[in-house]
Amino acid sequence: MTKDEDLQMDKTLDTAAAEGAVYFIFGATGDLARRKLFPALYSLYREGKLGDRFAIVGLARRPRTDEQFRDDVHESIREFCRYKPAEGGEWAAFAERFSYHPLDISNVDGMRQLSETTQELERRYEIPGNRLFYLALAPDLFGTVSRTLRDGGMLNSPGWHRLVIEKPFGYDYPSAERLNEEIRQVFREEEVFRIDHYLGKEMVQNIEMIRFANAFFEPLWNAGHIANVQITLAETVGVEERGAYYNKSGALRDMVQNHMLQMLTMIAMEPPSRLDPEDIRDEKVKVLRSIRTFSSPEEVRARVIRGQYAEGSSKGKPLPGYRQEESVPADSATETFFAARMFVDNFRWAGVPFYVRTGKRLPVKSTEIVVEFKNAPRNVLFARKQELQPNLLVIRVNPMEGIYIKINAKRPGNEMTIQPVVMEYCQSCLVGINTPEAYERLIFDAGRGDSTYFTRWDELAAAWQLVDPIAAAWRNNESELHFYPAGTWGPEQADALLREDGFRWWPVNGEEEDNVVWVTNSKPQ
Ligand SMILES: NC(=O)C1=CN([C@@H]2O[C@H](COP(=O)(O)OP(=O)(O)OC[C@H]3O[C@@H](n4cnc5c(N)ncnc54)[C@H](OP(=O)(O)O)[C@@H]3O)[C@@H](O)[C@H]2O)C=CC1
Ligand SMILES: O=C1O[C@H](COP(=O)(O)O)[C@@H](O)[C@H](O)[C@H]1O
Repeated sequence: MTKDEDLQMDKTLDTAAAEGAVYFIFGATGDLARRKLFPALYSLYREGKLGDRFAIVGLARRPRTDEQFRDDVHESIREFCRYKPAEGGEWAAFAERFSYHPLDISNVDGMRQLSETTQELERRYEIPGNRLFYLALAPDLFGTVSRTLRDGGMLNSPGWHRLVIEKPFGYDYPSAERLNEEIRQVFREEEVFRIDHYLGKEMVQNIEMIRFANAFFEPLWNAGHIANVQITLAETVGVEERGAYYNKSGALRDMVQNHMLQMLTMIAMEPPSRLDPEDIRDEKVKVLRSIRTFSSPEEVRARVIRGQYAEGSSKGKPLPGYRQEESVPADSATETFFAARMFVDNFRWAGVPFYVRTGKRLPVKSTEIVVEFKNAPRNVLFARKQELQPNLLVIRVNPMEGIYIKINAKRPGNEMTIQPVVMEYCQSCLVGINTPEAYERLIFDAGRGDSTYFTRWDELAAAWQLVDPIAAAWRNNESELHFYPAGTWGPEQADALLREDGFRWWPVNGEEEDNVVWVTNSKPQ
């Protein structure tokens, strides 16, 4: 970045804070607001990223006074925020910016009243009419709320208007398209910020830096040198009380259609010619459209494994199976595990398998991306019958953040024997785990109008078109549901998927083999 661009970037940050906006949280009494949004807003405030000219209005149907609402916000921050609530006057200064407006989102008159109170807030805090509407609501309300915002005069202020929407965006391509049509009757595409919180994660954003700022990766970033890519998003939690939502969604819609495919596109996209949001998203959508489709039930059977956790245990503690969870029907066929072999059929990636897997009730909580390089020619070492391990680049996304590379060195001594060595940059060990949460980055970006890490409609459409045939094959029972004991790495068939190609899943969470020497700024956990 040139000095001018650097200054420009600082200016953009300053402008976002100085410009000011009213943030409307629809669904302010809900789980997402409590666990993620209020804490994110408080962290932004503590870091000066909201500036002085802001107000936050919570909206939902149930009655609350401003005072009760501020108490709820305080409680949420105390429990979930990386900053603890300040004491006394400092807290009061933040809390007074919060107000609560009871409202059923279909009520246009209620929206007109909101419009009046908003103008008062804008006068009081000198906010120039910028309004950000965060919909922490069930998606079937998105269309209605867009219309009542318009009809209730909420979009008549002089500044910008932005709509931030949560996933899931639709259930399949046709429903997503309908939803998009409804929203687009009111908002322009550039005003719509569709959240995929994985795009707000530090290490997912870091993929661009790792790829495009390192001379020794970019020349090798292609089918000539990369043997395969593995993306694992493992969770230890089960479905718990979210069965009503999850049982309709399953891992395919909950994780693959969005987070997994977004990570894949960041790994596979071409370098954009400029770091403009649209240039980056153009490259991502090209990847999504290049992913080989699952064009028949046979293809789904051959390349996709679905699983569901059965009874099992973790650390000696017994765990129920998915069908035994209270919020789930006893005969559910919903998948809690997904693994697939995908291909990006373009010039760069011809023939390189991308293995993706995600599941609930796996042994560890860990999201990692492993890039496995092709082996060097074996010549001398082969003659000595030594096993040459492939070089790996591992991007640790969550919960530990960092990267490591695995290389082959010579074991100290007289013999020419190989010593695999891992060299790790453990970012979490360096900066602590107190880094900005995905929601902080994303709310901040939406506030300054930077849509780079939000999903554009054409990306979303391409992602649905890719996963819909998988869902259809499953619906028609054209592929088997494999059961795996809770607390294990999913069905054996997911391992076989790689074995068929001569590969294996690399261990995640720093659980490398014993003979590997780790060089790190801290021991992996
Ligand atoms: N919770 C999470 O971790 C995540 C959630 N999401 C998504 O975020 C959205 C919200 O999820 P979550 O917070 O868990 O859901 P909740 O069910 O906890 O909250 C829903 C909110 O919507 C309000 N609401 C419902 N109907 C109306 C209405 N007609 N008018 C006004 N307000 C209404 C409810 O308040 P009241 O009943 O008082 O009206 C409540 O505040 C969903 O789209 C979900 O898929 C996405 C990722 C993670
Ligand atoms: O979107 C979702 O993500 C979470 C996992 O997110 P993470 O940041 O904790 O890795 C997942 O548990 C949930 O089912 C899904 O809706």
